[in-house]
Amino acid sequence: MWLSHYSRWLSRFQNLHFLSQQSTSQLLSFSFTTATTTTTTTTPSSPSPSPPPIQVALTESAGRGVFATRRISAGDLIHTAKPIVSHPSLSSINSVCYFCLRKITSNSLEFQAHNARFCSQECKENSKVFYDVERRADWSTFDDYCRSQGLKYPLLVKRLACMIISGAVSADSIHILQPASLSPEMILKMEEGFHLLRRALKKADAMDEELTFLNKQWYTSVMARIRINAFRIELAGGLYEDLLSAAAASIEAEVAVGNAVYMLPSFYNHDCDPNAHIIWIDNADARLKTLREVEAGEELRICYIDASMGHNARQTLLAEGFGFRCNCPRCLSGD
Ligand SMILES: C[S@@+](CC[C@H](N)C(=O)[O-])C[C@H]1O[C@@H](n2cnc3c(N)ncnc32)[C@H](O)[C@@H]1O
Repeated sequence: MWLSHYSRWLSRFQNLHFLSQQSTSQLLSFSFTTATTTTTTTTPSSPSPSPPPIQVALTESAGRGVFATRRISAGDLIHTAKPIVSHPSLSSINSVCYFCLRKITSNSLEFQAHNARFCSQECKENSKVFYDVERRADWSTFDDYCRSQGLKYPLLVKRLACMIISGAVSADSIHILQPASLSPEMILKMEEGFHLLRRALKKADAMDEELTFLNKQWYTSVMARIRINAFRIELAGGLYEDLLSAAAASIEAEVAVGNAVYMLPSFYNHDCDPNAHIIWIDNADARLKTLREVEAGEELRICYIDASMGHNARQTLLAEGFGFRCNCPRCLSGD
């Protein structure tokens, strides 16, 4: 049984059409921060960490996917990833770092800048890529729009737009990610967010040439990518009081501290019985870990939804939220 399972994966691996060496290394260098299962302290003279044991390649029926390039033991860290863009949920804005989403408690050191709270001087410095532009504008109408309609993705688009204006990233920085297919109704619903974003930046004296990228087509294409690729961040680590309030919040309100888009984690396909998962300990830095032993050539898949739901509920959620019909072995078995 194990042998046939293994040889199925092996033959798949041999036939894989890998992305070019150049595009794969670009993806890896963009996304990962550590590559091995052991923690190493990087000093200026120490060699850079080895790349993670994965390869992005075409799958048979789910577009691109992430494949193991060697055997990985159960529970190992595959790699970590820093967000391309992240944003606290509006309900957490006063209780988490505006850059890394770490919880800020009454005991933690705090670094304030205008209306934002940061957990460290480093986060305050790192936030300049968007905050130097963002703080020039009045976002009250835009935030009200998101709050009243329960929208979180326009906040990520706003942050990305500010990063583009500040010159930190290019306007097409997330265009490599797969977009959702949007119906005309969905595109129509996005118009208000687009106009409010543009208006807020115009009023903040952004120059016309700084805003040339910010047209309806850019806004909807970014929203289409964020819709499929954004992760909702729930922190696993933290204080006992945090765990208690999270337990209460899971009944009453939003437990997520925010949302984020990553590069490499966006290439992991879904499985209702996954062999890998993504977790967050105390900030928005993601950790991709195996849930069981994975062979060289095996595709690494995570679960996008609550796997404890029944077959029909899972299929409906994946079709409506992500636009695909899941044909993972568990779904095919009817479970
Ligand atoms: C986050 S992306 C994963 C990477 C994507 N395959 C790509 O090429 O960029 C999610 C999309 O991948 C495809 N996908 C993921 N898991 C799948 C599955 N189990 N069955 C079919 N398609 C899947 C769907 O098109 C889905 O909308």
